Amino acid sequence: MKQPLTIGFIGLGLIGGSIAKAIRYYYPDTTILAHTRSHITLDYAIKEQIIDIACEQVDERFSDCDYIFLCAPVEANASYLQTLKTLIRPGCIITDAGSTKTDIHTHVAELGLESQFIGGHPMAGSEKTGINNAKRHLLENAYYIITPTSQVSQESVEAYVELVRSLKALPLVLDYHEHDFVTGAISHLPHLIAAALVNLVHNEDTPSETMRMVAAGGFKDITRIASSSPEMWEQICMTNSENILKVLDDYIRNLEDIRVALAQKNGSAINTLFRESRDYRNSFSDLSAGPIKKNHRLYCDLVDEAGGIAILSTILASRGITLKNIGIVHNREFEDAVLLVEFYDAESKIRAAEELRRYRYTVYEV
Ligand SMILES: NC(=O)c1ccc[n+]([C@@H]2O[C@H](COP(=O)([O-])OP(=O)(O)OC[C@H]3O[C@@H](n4cnc5c(N)ncnc54)[C@H](O)[C@@H]3O)[C@@H](O)[C@H]2O)c1
Ligand SMILES: O=C(O)C(=O)C[C@]1(C(=O)O)C=C[C@@H](O)C=C1
Repeated sequence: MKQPLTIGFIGLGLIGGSIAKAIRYYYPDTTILAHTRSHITLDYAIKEQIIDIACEQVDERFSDCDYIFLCAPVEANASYLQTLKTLIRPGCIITDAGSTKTDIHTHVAELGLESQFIGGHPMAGSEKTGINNAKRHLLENAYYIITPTSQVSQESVEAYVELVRSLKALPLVLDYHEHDFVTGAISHLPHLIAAALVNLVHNEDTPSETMRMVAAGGFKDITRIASSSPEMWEQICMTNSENILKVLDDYIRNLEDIRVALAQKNGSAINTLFRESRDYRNSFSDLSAGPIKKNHRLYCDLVDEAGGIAILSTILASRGITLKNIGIVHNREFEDAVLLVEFYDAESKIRAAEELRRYRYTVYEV
């Protein structure tokens, strides 16, 4: 790979900021320039030395780039292609981080930019937005889907795959149509379901909002993503509606079957539903979950809350195990587990679990 690189960003929020931070870390000599909608982001990125050049406009400074990452919401990304076409030098690869791919590939083809475009989509992220939440290790251990056009050179694809791999992500080359069907099912539909479920509870809640107060692990697990950016998700849904509609129709049919089973008091159908879902869900690998879910937590029981925390932390401190976080859990995932203990690494968690079990604590590892 040519080095040092010059890399441009358009959009520098959670994803763009995380990619820029990773590039800055692994390729410190890279010149990074960026344009975003808000100059507050650019000021912050300069101050934190994430980027070198803040561009109020997308102008000739982008002509120096080896790669340009489009990291704004998907429709905004596509709107920059026309301008970039007039600026980029031969050999520059435009890529994006957008959650949908057919739409941008269509724009790329219409503009005759196919020899200079490789789609990209890191399968990592969160409901949070903005560069303040960007993390260098966000991409680590996460699949990074790559959708080359048919006209981009093999050499460019290999170099890009290598760049992605060097940022510690797991590159996966896919056809962009397949990408949109797959993400429609495992990302876009789940976001719509989460949003609809939260709004349902909002509408059904009692006058004293008891549902909001007691909502526990189950509801919170399935709805975290309902807090995602409305702007981003509007654009995702509008650019992958056909695929989402297909899986949504199947989902509605499944719900109707569940409704029939409940109305007929068909316990065995409900049992089969949960048995099949459990078996398939348990077969999922967490290897590519990315660092966000790689927290090193355990839960344990605690009889006397006030003195209990002190005793437990003393036990761990006396074994040289450092705690990252400790606190009482009010929405319990486990019946008796009232204490959440978090560590900095897997080894500390494993050692702590052993020690606490020696002291007859009931420990739940997650
Ligand atoms: N959030 C996720 O979990 C996630 C994961 C993978 C991919 N993506 C994709 O990454 C892209 C960015 O998402 P994010 O989570 O970083 O969002 P974000 O809201 O954190 O950041 C968006 C950035 O784009 C900028 N922006 C918005 N409109 C713009 C415009 N018209 N011109 C220039 N800049 C503009 C914003 O100022 C901000 O810097 C989206 O295309 C999204 O589909 C998101
Ligand atoms: O973990 C989350 O909060 C996410 O929503 C991340 C997530 C997803 O898994 O759906 C969201 C959008 C993406 O394009 C890729 C990843």
